Amino acid sequence: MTISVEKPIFEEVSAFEKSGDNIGELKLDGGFSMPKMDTNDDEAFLAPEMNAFGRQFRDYDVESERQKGVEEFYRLQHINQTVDFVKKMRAEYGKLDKMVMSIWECCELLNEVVDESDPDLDEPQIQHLLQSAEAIRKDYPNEDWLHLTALIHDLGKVITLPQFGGLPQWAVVGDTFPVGCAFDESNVHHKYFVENPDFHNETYNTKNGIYSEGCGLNNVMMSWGHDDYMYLVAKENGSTLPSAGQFIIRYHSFYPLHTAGEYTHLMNEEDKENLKWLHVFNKYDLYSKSKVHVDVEKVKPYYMSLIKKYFPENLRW
Ligand SMILES: O[C@H]1[C@H](O)[C@@H](O)[C@H](O)[C@@H](O)[C@H]1O
Ligand SMILES: [Fe+2]
Ligand SMILES: [Fe+2]
Repeated sequence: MTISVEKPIFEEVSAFEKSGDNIGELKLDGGFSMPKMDTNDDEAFLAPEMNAFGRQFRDYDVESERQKGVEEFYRLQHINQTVDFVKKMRAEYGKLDKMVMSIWECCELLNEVVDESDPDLDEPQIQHLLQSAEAIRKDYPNEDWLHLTALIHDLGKVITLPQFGGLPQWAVVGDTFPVGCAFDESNVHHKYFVENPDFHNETYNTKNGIYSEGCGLNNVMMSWGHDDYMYLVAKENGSTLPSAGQFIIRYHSFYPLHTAGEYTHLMNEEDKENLKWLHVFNKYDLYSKSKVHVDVEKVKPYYMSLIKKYFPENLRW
């Protein structure tokens, strides 16, 4: 059985409008409006009630073998993601000296990655990319940047492969959270933060920590993983994806913010606008995970045309 997930209330005007012939650059349409869904109900994407294992999505408490692995993953992630670690990773991966390749080559490489943090996904990663992109394309056929954003949002997971430094899973996948301020209780398996050295550091363990109210997420260090890495790759290679697309890539794993509504005191006005699109995106990222495969060869030409529009042919990774 399928259920339709509650739709946000949309205004009639599209939030983005093409500016002149400057390909890929989009501007806000006279003040910000809520993202609009372009389809009628009978064509809309239907979110399933259960995941592929017959369980609720993102259920981190159910007793199962798979769940034990996920919990162990979060134990390690919470212990090891510290301010010092994030600084080191940003410096190392900011060099972008690991590989030169195209976006599509990376999509194919990602198939070799198994994500140990995800209780809902059991399919090759390229299927997850295409399933989420095709689902969002159904409801937002005119926002091509959103289709491409979905296609590439998880590409950063390649940093777990040997040719990218072979980072452990806890430094690549899973939900993300700010470091340098108190770890909010909405983080899944929060209890394991007690063993993180920053938890006991008085500079880092207050509500604002090293940040100030409203400083903007761009000034906040997030736990290191595939989100921040892919954002960096897109930005440094001069992608023309609109800022909402880049925001989605960078914060799509930040469930404590976009789903639990915590850490909002760190956001600035721009973050609040971009968050509306992240809310739209999250539905397709999470609920499109299914056993029904997308025909890769059939949709490839469409996505190749989007890659060409918003990215250079070869990128530094
Ligand atoms: O397990 C998942 C997976 O790693 C996703 O790619 C990430 O975006 C989610 O936040 C996480 O919970
Ligand atoms: Fe992700
Ligand atoms: Fe994803």
